[in-house]
Amino acid sequence: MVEPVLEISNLVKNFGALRATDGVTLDLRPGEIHALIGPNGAGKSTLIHQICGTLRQDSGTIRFAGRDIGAQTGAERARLGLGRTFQVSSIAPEFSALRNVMLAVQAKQGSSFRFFKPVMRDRGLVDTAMTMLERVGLTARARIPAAELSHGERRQLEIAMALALRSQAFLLDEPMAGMGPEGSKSLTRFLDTLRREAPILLVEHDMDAVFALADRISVLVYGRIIATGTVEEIRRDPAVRAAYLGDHA
Ligand SMILES: Nc1ncnc2c1ncn2[C@@H]1O[C@H](COP(=O)(O)OP(=O)(O)OP(=O)(O)O)[C@@H](O)[C@H]1O
Repeated sequence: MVEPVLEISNLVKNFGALRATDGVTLDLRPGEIHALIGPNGAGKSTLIHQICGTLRQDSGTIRFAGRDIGAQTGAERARLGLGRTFQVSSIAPEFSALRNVMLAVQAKQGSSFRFFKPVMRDRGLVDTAMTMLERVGLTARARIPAAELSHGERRQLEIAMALALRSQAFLLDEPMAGMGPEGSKSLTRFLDTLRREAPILLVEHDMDAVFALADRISVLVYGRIIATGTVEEIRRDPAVRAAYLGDHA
């Protein structure tokens, strides 16, 4: 079997008396979209926070690209290529889309000396950042301040920034939230191409998107994974239908 890019084993997180993550084991394999679904409050965001390092697990392990990252900071994990996107805070709204991606490229290069040079005249840096914007379809919007981009465009920008960090896996927490039907459809098409860059762990309530995209689905209920399988397996699973899917299936 191909080695998973991300491997989570027996992860546990308690908030006081509440066990928000209750022995979660799951993996993300090269080339796949693995969707994580479940009712509100099931613990999906808590799990994503532990994977990206903004929340520390109480016990269990997180392995990424062959190493244990459970004790590393979020910044260290990002530098290793764990790309959490759709974190609005990562965008500087007053900067252009291009400048935002350039900052991500610089962060990857870790080259502080560049601050001595007027960055917009650094051809290599501009070209690299433009390539990322082209890959997400934002070339025409490169010079627009990020604050003026649409909701969907900002998500594309975040992906361009994650690409600049040479992410080896993407963690996407509800990317379709707040999008209309057209926006969701175009983001679905986009994510379908993004999987060629790196596998995606996708937390999403939009079942049309999940069923269209996922190679595998894991269902989280009260902090526990109650089932993992293909779209068809999950749709047929009686426990999943009872706990979550109901009429969606
Ligand atoms: N920092 C915290 N302190 C205490 N309880 C928390 C904290 N963060 C989350 N919780 C609780 O942990 C449980 C899981 O929450 P979480 O936000 O991870 O669920 P979710 O599956 O992402 O929900 P949704 O689909 O609504 O986003 C909930 O009961 C929530 O109230």
